[in-house]
Amino acid sequence: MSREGKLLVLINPQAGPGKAYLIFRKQVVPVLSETGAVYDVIITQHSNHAYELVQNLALDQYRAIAVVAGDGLLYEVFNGLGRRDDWEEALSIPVCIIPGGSGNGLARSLAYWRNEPVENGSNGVALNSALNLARGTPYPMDLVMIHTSSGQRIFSFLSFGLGILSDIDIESERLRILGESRFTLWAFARIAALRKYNVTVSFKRAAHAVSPPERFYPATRPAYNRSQTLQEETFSTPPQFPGKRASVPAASDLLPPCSQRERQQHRQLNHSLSYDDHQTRGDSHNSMDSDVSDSSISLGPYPSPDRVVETEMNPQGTSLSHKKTAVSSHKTCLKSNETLKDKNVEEENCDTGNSADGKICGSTDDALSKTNNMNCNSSSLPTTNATTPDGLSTNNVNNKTDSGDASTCMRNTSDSKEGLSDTDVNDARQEPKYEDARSTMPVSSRRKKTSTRKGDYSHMPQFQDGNSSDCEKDDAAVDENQRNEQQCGYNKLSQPVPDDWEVIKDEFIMVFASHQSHISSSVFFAPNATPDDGCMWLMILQGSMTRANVAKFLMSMDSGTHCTVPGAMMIPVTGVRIEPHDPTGLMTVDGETIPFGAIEANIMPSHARIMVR
Ligand SMILES: Nc1ncnc2c1ncn2[C@@H]1O[C@H](COP(=O)(O)OP(=O)(O)OP(=O)(O)O)[C@@H](O)[C@H]1O
Repeated sequence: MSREGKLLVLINPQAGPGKAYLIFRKQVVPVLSETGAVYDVIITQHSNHAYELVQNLALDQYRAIAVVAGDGLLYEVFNGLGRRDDWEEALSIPVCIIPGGSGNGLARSLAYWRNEPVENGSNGVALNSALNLARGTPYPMDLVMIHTSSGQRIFSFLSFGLGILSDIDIESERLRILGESRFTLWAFARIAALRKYNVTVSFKRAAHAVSPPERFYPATRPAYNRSQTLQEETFSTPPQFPGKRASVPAASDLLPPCSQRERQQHRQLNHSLSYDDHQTRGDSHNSMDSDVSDSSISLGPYPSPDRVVETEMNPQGTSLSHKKTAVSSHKTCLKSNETLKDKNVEEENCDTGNSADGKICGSTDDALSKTNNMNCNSSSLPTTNATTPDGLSTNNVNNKTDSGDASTCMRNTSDSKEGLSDTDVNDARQEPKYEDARSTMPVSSRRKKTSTRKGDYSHMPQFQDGNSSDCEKDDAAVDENQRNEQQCGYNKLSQPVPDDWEVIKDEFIMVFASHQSHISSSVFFAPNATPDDGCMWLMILQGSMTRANVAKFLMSMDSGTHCTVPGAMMIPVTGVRIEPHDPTGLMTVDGETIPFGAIEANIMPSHARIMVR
């Protein structure tokens, strides 16, 4: 794959502890600069910003989309892409996750799979992810298409289901202030008031399914020889693990291809890295750790001017013309020292995100006259510039007095030799495209409670059920979608499950599946999962499980040994239908609440592409 194309970087300034923007500046920018990558940056301004943006984005101008956030923003990206007419192709644009949220399940899964260091926590993973973005190659990753009884079609890259894990995740939101310990606290509460769900769960076992569950976790993880060149690390031969993993056939041997995309081409990755990622990784960890926690930071160099492509983006995300760069962040703001001539930057964390009080997070200066405050769709806003200590680049700081549904586009451009890069503000007010759907769809309980921070996904792709088909629409694009689904063997909720599916109707404490090894940094849910293994790892906790075993199960999830707890059953599947019979409850996809009801999930083997080294 060409490394010459532009990257699109999406940053959620509100993700996790609110350090996504700092992570970008401290860990990603230096790596991108060193590799001469050209990139555009968009800082999301509100829930569903990314979801809306990627639906109209001119994808061919980008070689990859990077997300500096938690898993929630990537969920928006995939589902926005899945909403497009060219959804099948769009979903295969290479994506890169740089962990900046509280969950970071995908980033952790990839780090585990590639045996990358995680000792430094999310900072270490972030640095590796930055290297993936700058120097990586797209690798096939499974997606899961979920149809809901309310007519939604959702794309999942991580996990879904109902039961104790979803309950703890969502219900403990109210204790968010406690950080990660909210999960432990709520877990105890949930164990005390153990909830059982009446569910019919139907599934199609993956051809490489092996039971019992003891087989599903590796006793030890073999050393992954990092001294190998990446050329030698042929991705067509996934890392071998003891136990079942070694005998797992390639997904392509098991499952029908979903598209014309050439999986083989993806697998034969052509790595020719001269970049010393070992050195970079080793050198950078400590400094990054401390850096990110600093409120005052120095800015890394930007790409040299001859590698910079300056463009503007309209609200739909299509390229307009040559202009300048803007930075806007709810939480992290730049403050330039007096004038741009000083070439010094002080970066500070602003307490308030959206400057509702009109506080300008970056100071203005002469250079304002040089900036072009482009109005993507609406208001002009105060704009400031900042420059790096070495004067290599400047960025506008766009203070938003109304961040409601405005979008700010930051272009990374630089004019380093001048000590001043042209920057621009693209400020858009985007009307929610799916307002109608949003207003007619049920709003999840979680989103109601956290509406200022979280997105309501209940409005996401709607394919209102006619009779037998979920996806009836008049236009040709939808016909095409339906045809693709049929080709892939996707099942519809309105139809009975195929004869070769197994059906269990019972009481369960949990029915939950993951298609990645980790569903968060510390939950090692499916130890044998790899990004393209062509299956979902369905975990069922039987209703007969004792409280002690449930506690044991939850407590051993960080090590992956939970799979052997009595009452727990893990089954690799290619399709699963979950039909709850209780009137209420919580159901999640990739950590986001969806309307409670029946869902059917089918694997889309290797449909997405993820940047890895
Ligand atoms: N500027 C913003 N302000 C508020 N919410 C936003 C903004 N940008 C994105 N979001 C929403 O924040 C949600 C959470 O984002 P993300 O997953 O990146 O962070 P997180 O802290 O890891 O989330 P989680 O609480 O799910 O772990 C996303 O679903 C997205 O809709």
